[in-house]
Amino acid sequence: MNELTGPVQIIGTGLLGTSIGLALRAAGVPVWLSDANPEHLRTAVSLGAGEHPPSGGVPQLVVVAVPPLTIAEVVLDALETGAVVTDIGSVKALPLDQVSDQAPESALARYVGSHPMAGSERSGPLAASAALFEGRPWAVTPHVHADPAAVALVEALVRSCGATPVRLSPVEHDLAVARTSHLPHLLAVLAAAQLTDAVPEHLTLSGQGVRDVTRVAGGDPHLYGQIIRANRTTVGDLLRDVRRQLDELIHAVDEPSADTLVEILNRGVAGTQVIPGKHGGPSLETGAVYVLVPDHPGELARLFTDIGEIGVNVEDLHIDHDPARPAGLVELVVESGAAERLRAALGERGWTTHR
Ligand SMILES: NC(=O)c1ccc[n+]([C@@H]2O[C@H](COP(=O)([O-])OP(=O)(O)OC[C@H]3O[C@@H](n4cnc5c(N)ncnc54)[C@H](O)[C@@H]3O)[C@@H](O)[C@H]2O)c1
Ligand SMILES: O=C(O)C(=O)C[C@]1(C(=O)O)C=C[C@@H](O)C=C1
Repeated sequence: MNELTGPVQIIGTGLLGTSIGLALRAAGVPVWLSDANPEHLRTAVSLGAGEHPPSGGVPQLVVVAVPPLTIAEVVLDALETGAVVTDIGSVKALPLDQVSDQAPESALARYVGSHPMAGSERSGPLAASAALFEGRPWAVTPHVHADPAAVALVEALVRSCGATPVRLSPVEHDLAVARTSHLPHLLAVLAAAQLTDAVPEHLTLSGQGVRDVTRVAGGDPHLYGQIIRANRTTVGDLLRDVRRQLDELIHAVDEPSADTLVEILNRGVAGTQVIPGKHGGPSLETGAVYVLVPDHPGELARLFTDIGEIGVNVEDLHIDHDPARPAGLVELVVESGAAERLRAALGERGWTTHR
């Protein structure tokens, strides 16, 4: 039972459900798909994420990938098939409480919640990717009555999608994501919302910084409204703490001396340094190399061929458009020790670069 052989039935073929289907199909696991929205289902099937379920077929595992406040009712239905059931919603204690209230203990044992820490500000099947979970942590949150074989099967799902299972209780999970996901989302929303007061000419000065800080604020407000409401006590406590820190920050900005402000800025630096690196390892010290790329077909391909020949691994990438020239500014994030070598080698190959 611990080996994932399928079929896996995915209910909800939006961004997450379709991405899981694509990842499982790439791993050779049979996948059945369903969705309340026939257009999403048709798109997911045409992308190759799985097939329509045969009538009367019983899956080995059901993955519920619907919005948070709909999860419990879909899980309760799915448990009636006799299969192991997981959901991948962003909050874990609320759906478990709702399912526990209604499911008999024998069925509840087959339900093990989980949550991939990977996603995007986009929604729907067209935004899906088979590589979404590659190297990412994926929380697995068994309750005390969970069957160990069901937990092992959900962990096998996580590995089949290329992610790393991280086991913790539903309550602990919700405390963790309030700080690592829900609060950052709300702070990004505040930073993004104040841009709507800017005059358009001022927005031409939007660089990579504002894009980095606001990206997640583009997420579907209905989805994030449900996520935050489902974890509202913990998120509310964190927001009240931020309000206290905001008052402290306002005083520091008003003060003639920069000492308190620098002390607060240093707390930010410390926060960035405790985020683990790729695959849960220590965070990698990175540096950026900026390359001016002409706005012509094939230029990005030529740049990446050169980087491949120079032999430097690109950890991250951002593209900014130069408002004054037909060119893009590509920021290559690489291991800090390799940044100067990469900049010099690209310069030798004729690229305009800076650090
Ligand atoms: N977006 C992210 O970055 C992210 C990351 C991790 C987990 N999640 C969680 O994954 C779940 C899905 O999020 P998403 O981003 O894929 O959303 P999405 O809007 O892209 O997809 C949700 C899908 O569920 C379908 N649906 C809604 N109610 C249904 C029902 N009763 N039966 C069948 N289908 C139904 C919708 O038609 C839609 O296709 C949410 O619970 C979310 O908290 C999201
Ligand atoms: O947009 C992204 O990059 C995300 O990974 C989104 C993110 C996150 O905060 O990490 C957002 C909510 C989900 O529950 C999980 C992932």
